Amino acid sequence: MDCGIHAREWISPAFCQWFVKEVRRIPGQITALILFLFLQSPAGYVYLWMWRKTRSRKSGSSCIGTDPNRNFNAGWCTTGASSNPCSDTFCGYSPESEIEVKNVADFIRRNKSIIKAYITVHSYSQLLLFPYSYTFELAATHSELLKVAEGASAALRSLYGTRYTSGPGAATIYPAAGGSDDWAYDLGVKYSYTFELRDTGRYGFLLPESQIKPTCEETMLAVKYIAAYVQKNL
Ligand SMILES: NCCCCC[C@@H](C[SeH])C(=O)O
Ligand SMILES: [Zn+2]
Ligand SMILES: [Zn+2]
Ligand SMILES: [Zn+2]
Repeated sequence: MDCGIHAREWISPAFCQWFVKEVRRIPGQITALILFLFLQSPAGYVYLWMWRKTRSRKSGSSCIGTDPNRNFNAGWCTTGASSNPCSDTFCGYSPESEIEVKNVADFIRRNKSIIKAYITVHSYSQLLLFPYSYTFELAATHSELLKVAEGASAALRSLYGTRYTSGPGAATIYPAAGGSDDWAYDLGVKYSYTFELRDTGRYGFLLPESQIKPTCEETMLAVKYIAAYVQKNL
């Protein structure tokens, strides 16, 4: 699971920290091996405000950064991404050009025989997305991915009534190539999900502090649901 791949999505790293606390607090309840990676923003705090991309620079352009969620080698730069270095969805000069992306991809490639699920945590919109975003084609295991997503969303909703929409990325949010979820799925990680956490736009990325704990608690139920399903279907 990764959090904080997009610096401005503050609730995301907050959730990963909550997840670690919860998993350590109740050892054994989640026995599935869930690997979590924190992609702390390389930009440091000052750019967290509204910055989405990495902070890499390349001669020839005064613009900075690549969108890490368009830089994975999955339909790279074919749709929903820009080849303009100044765009917020710049796909990079080549797949895995960003060291943050290459490190995550290398880690998953090296460990793919023991990685049974991949979750990448973002905000906002309250969506539980799965492959594909780089095409409108349905994934080979579309119905299973949808079934698990709907079960996880129902588990999430059971706590505070927060409503999530589940579906394949392309049709549910927008077409977007180069995403980590599509890439992990095509590598063979059967259960691959993108969470877009709270809210639906009222506060957006600047989710009030009062909503951090409730968001983490409800999201924990969804992640536990996915982990339990994966465990039963290893
Ligand atoms: N792999 C793309 C999943 C759908 C889009 C996810 C959002 C998170 Se901010 C995006 O990267 O635009
Ligand atoms: Zn994001
Ligand atoms: Zn987002
Ligand atoms: Zn708890």
